[in-house]
Amino acid sequence: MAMTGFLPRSLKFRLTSFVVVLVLAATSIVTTLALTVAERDMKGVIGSQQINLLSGAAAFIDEQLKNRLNLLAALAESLPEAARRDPEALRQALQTHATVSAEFTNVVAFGRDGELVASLRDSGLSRSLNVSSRPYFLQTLSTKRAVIAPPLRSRLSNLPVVLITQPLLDKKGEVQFVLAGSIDLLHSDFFQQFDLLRPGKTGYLYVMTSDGVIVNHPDKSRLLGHVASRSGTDQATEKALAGFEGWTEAESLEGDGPGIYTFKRLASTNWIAAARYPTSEAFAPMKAMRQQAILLASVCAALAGLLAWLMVLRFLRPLETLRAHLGDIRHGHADLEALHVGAKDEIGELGAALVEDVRERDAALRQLEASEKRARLIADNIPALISYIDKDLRYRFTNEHYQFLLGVDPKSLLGRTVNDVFGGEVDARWRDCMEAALAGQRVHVEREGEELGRYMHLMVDMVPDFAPDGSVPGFYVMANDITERKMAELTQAASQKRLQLITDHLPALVSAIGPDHRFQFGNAAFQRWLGVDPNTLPGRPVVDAIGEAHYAIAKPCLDRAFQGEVTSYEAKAKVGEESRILASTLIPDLRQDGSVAAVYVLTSDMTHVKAVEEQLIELARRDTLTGIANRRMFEETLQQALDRARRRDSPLALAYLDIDHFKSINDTLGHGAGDDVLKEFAMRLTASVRSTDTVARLAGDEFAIVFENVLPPDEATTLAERIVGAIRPAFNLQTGMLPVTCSVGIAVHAGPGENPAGLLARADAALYDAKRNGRNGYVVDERPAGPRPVLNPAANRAASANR
Ligand SMILES: Nc1nc2c(ncn2[C@@H]2O[C@H](COP(=O)(O)OP(=O)(O)OP(=O)(O)O)[C@@H](O)[C@H]2O)c(=O)[nH]1
Repeated sequence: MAMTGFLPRSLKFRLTSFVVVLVLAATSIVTTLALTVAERDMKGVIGSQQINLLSGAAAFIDEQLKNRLNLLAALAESLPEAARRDPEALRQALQTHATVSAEFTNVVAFGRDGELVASLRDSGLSRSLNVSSRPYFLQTLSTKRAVIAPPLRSRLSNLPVVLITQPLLDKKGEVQFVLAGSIDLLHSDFFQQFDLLRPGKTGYLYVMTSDGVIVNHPDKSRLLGHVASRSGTDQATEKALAGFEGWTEAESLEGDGPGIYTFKRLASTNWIAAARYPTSEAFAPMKAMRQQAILLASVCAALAGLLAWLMVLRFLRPLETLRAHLGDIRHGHADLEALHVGAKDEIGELGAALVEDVRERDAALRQLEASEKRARLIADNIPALISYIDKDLRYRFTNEHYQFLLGVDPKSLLGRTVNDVFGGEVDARWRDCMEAALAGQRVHVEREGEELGRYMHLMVDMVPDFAPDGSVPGFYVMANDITERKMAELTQAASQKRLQLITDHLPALVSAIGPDHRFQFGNAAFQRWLGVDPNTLPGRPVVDAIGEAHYAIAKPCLDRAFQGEVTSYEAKAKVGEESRILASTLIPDLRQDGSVAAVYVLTSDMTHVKAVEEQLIELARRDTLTGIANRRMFEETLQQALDRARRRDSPLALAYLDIDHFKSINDTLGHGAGDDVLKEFAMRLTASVRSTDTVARLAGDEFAIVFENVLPPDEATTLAERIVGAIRPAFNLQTGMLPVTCSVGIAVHAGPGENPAGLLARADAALYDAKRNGRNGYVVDERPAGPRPVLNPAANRAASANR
């Protein structure tokens, strides 16, 4: 824009016009107010003047009428006695009082019957006249007093007149004649003085009776007519006829314009003396004053305008300079410092403030640009659709993801409505959300559908944009494509369902436990085994479901499993009413970083397995033929008995037995008979010892017996003899009675240094000696306690044999 060096003309013109209008308005208002007040006051003054003037005029008429009354009364008084009786005498007497003719147009006399009997002007009484029906006549007769009659048209002169009567009384005081003096309203000068008192040049006075009959008026044609006979009763007259006295302003109904009307009642007749003063004449000076005031105001306004123009030019010059500098700065011809115009007034401060503001605005703009750039960068790199939609549902901002996800140029959406871009179906699907956001609600919703020909599952957030006044000009939209996640969730749900189906039919408790030791999952076996609904398990503390006691056992394993170790434990637990043995295996679910997401627990009921296992173990320790302990159990028992003997320092003895010539039994009677012998032999052994002693079949026809708490020195021998004695009775076989004998070698435990093998060897050696001694006997190796002596079976055998 080209700089002119001046402020725009319109500004100066407006300023100047403003001052002119202001001065004009102020002058006009003040003048109008002053004139209005003056007019009001002046009307008051004029009204008061009019009242005074009219009061004087009314008093003058009253005085005139009073004079006429007095004059007629004086005339009547002066008449001779004869004139009061005789009409002729009366006529003559009247002629002698011609002086009254100066005041009355005519003076006549009527008899009691109303007949005209005398007339001052017409002595010949050229016509007959009877006024017996006239009100003034009747009133004079009845009151015997003088009467001023309302105006009427004289029957004698045919002129409008006002009559004043005076009764002529005889000696008795009765009315004999009535004198009547008439005043010609057309020609006499009765109202002459009164008329001269008219206000202004165009104003006039008039008189009417209290009924509105005009007695005097500048327009003589209106005499005796009613005041309203021409154009109705104006407001002022109406008021006057109603009794109003004073002044008022009213519009004439006869087209004379507005006027000030003044009314005053005559004291003598109650007639109304009135004055009309045309407003135009009354206020002519005021009108002139108003014109002068307007002229003066206009001159003042013109002078003020001129002065204002000059002042504006002078005061606005620095502002023009500032404006010129602003233009230079905008076109790059000057820098911001040019705005420091130097003046130490408001404009100087304005320049400095402008510099400051422009700097702050530039800084704010730079910040805004940077902020917008950052926001744009962030929005464009967020993997979600981000947009701003205004209240007309038009896109105002869109990020780059629109291109990536939907293949549309985000800029092409700007200014278009949702309906334009996506079509009516999509618009209808999201309409409720958009309306809710525009109503100020935050919206979070997941919906599936087709967007631009692509099926998607979208998670959408709509956030209303609140203006400072609380209105919502638009809303922000963030839409995430969660189709893959939804698919994964569906897959996972299917997988979980399969897993549930499988695990529900396993004869085991299967569960997943979180790091907080709360269940994440449990199969249907929880219901069957523990009476716990698996649906209630997720989130439930493990301790609640399995009880304090079981949890105390499980917890250490659980802790180790959460360290990443596969652990297991067994524990007894109540399943229903039964006590069961449960074996649990805890398998950590390791994440890639090695942490444990959860621990899977598989718990099996091992009660039956355990029973079978114990049964197998028991079977493995029993001799299948005889039912007594086998070699394995014998070895265990011997070791345990030796440990006890050492601990308690109690004596122990081991017997080693062999059936004599058993081979020949088999050979002669058969292997079955041999078995029967073995069973009977075992039974007799078991019966001959204490229940705490252990009888075992070591192999073939070899047996052993562990004796605990054997009292030295003779009890071993006693035992040996009891055994041999128990076998000695013949065996009752199916084949018949069979004598069976056995040989027994007994070794007494030598002390702490002796092990099972050593003890067994010594017993075996004693058995060998018993066999060698001819069988069916025993040998006891009874070695004394203390340091182990050199084994000398021969000596022992000899000793035993000697016993
Ligand atoms: N019926 C039967 N015979 C067995 C069983 N086990 C081993 N035998 C036999 O028992 C016999 C054992 O004989 P030996 O102890 O060697 O000899 P013996 O005939 O008893 O002679 P001495 O012991 O010297 O008196 C053998 O013939 C084995 O075959 C078994 O379970 N049942």
